[in-house]
Amino acid sequence: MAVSLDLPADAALAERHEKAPAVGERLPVHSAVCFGCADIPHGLRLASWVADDEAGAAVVTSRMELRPDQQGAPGLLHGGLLTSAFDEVLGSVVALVTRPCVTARLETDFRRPMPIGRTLWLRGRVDGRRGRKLYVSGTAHLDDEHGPVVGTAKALFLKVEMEHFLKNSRPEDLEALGVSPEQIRAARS
Ligand SMILES: CCCCCCCCCCCC(=O)SCCNC(=O)CCNC(=O)[C@H](O)C(C)(C)COP(=O)(O)OP(=O)(O)OC[C@H]1O[C@@H](n2cnc3c(N)ncnc32)[C@H](O)[C@@H]1OP(=O)(O)O
Repeated sequence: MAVSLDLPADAALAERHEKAPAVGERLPVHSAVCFGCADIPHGLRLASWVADDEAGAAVVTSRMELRPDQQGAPGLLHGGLLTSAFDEVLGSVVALVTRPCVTARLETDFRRPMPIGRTLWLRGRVDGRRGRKLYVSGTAHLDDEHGPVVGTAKALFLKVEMEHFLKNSRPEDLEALGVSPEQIRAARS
């Protein structure tokens, strides 16, 4: 049975961590090979900045150029890529609060077609936190940060320990990040 993504009444405000980038700063790519944010030919190549929020919650704004190699219906963005873009934006905003986290559930509503050649502006906000659970929401706008809403999303992210990656990721990719074979073996023993 699907679990609700609605913010629980007793969720706490999720502010940026004291060491997280400040409002206005551009976020670094979180991995040189990330499909969402890295500058790689087949990636989404999202550029993201920390944004302000009246209530003090963590917020990120991201830009994505819609390319001809991203079509689903002729001349329109493939729907799955909007979901991927939300995963990236919402994953980036939870990382301002705590990390590492992984997506447990992500729901996308497709409101308007997204023509190739245009720009998407996405916004992600951590609406609240309850223990390991971070409740997040996002909107996607066409051409401008305040342009027409073409999609919305809600998600639940869960805080995990580094062992999550040490146990599950491909060893050669961990080693490329500087993790030793001994650390990987120890996590898996
Ligand atoms: C070294 C280099 C590092 C490098 C680090 C780089 C970081 C990059 C981050 C990239 C992030 C991604 O790409 S994420 C990629 C896509 N996501 C994933 O691959 C995640 C795959 N799923 C999982 O591994 C697992 O299901 C987890 C971790 C999400 C949850 O497993 P778990 O930790 O055992 O937790 P579990 O006990 O099941 O659930 C805890 C609570 O959450 C609720 N819960 C769990 N799943 C869901 C769900 N889908 N929808 C609603 N609620 C859920 C449960 O009901 C429970 O509530 P209650 O009973 O407590 O109330």
